[in-house]
Amino acid sequence: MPTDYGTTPLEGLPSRVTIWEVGPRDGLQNEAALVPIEVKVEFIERLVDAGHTVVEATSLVHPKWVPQLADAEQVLRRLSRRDGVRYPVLVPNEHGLDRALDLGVTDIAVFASVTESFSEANLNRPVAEALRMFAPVVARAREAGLGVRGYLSMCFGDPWEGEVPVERVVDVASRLVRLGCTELSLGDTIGVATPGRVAAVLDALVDAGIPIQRLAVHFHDTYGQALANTLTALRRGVTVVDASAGGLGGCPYARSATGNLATEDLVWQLAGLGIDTGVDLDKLVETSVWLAAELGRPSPSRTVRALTGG
Ligand SMILES: CC(C)C(=O)C(=O)O
Repeated sequence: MPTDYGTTPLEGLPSRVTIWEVGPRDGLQNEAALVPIEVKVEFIERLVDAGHTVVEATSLVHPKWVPQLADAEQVLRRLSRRDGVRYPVLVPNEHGLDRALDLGVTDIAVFASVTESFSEANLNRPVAEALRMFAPVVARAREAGLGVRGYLSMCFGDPWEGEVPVERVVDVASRLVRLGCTELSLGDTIGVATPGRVAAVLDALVDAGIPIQRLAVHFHDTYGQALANTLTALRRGVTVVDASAGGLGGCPYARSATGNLATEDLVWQLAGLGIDTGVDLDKLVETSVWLAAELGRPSPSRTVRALTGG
């Protein structure tokens, strides 16, 4: 069966998209069985071999909260980091930043919530307090020359609060920009977004003075909307898209949540549109098939299944 169906561009889309690969962090953090360090390191290195230039490697949160990533330091020490590739790491507080700096990390991400309920559930503190905690982290990281991404969870809906007002997203996003974040990633943590809402949130952020070039999108595919939402964001000028190899991931707070947008599904769509990502789909699929074997279950990515007959 052929795998090349040609490319047909659509007007109004960027010519290049950066994929912010979150599989090793967001994808693996939900795995119940501990994944060995060498598998994590090989996963990251295979992703880079496939052409990724941004691979979110791990998270320096306390192991009590994310036991799967308790080996963050060993993973970072064992990685052979390559020139031209960024390996961002989630950092919750100043202690995490100290560890990141010791480990030679060049890009970090802080993670705020737009809603009070998720802020309490994920960070054990209200939104304002979380932002106060991040202020010195962002300031010191910037002084040290690091790139600082600010994640905003629950931008499009919250499992306790339901609909999330666009103004809340604008408020938290503006505060993260004022703290000094160089980029924001808008998280649809439970995968409930639909394209109209995506457009409305992006338009409101741009109207509030946040340049579209500083916005990335982070969709989960719970209701099968992740690619439609991504296309909407691209039409609005977004050029950084988060995705997880093999569609790994999930959210403990979403009923029957599936994983993040699968990187292979994203690459398939972008390749068909003639948009350059630098990622080799065959190598990526091989990586996801290899990882699925390590995890003992098939990849949920439609593209992986279609290309491997799985
Ligand atoms: C907690 C953040 C980083 C996230 O992964 C999400 O909102 O999906």
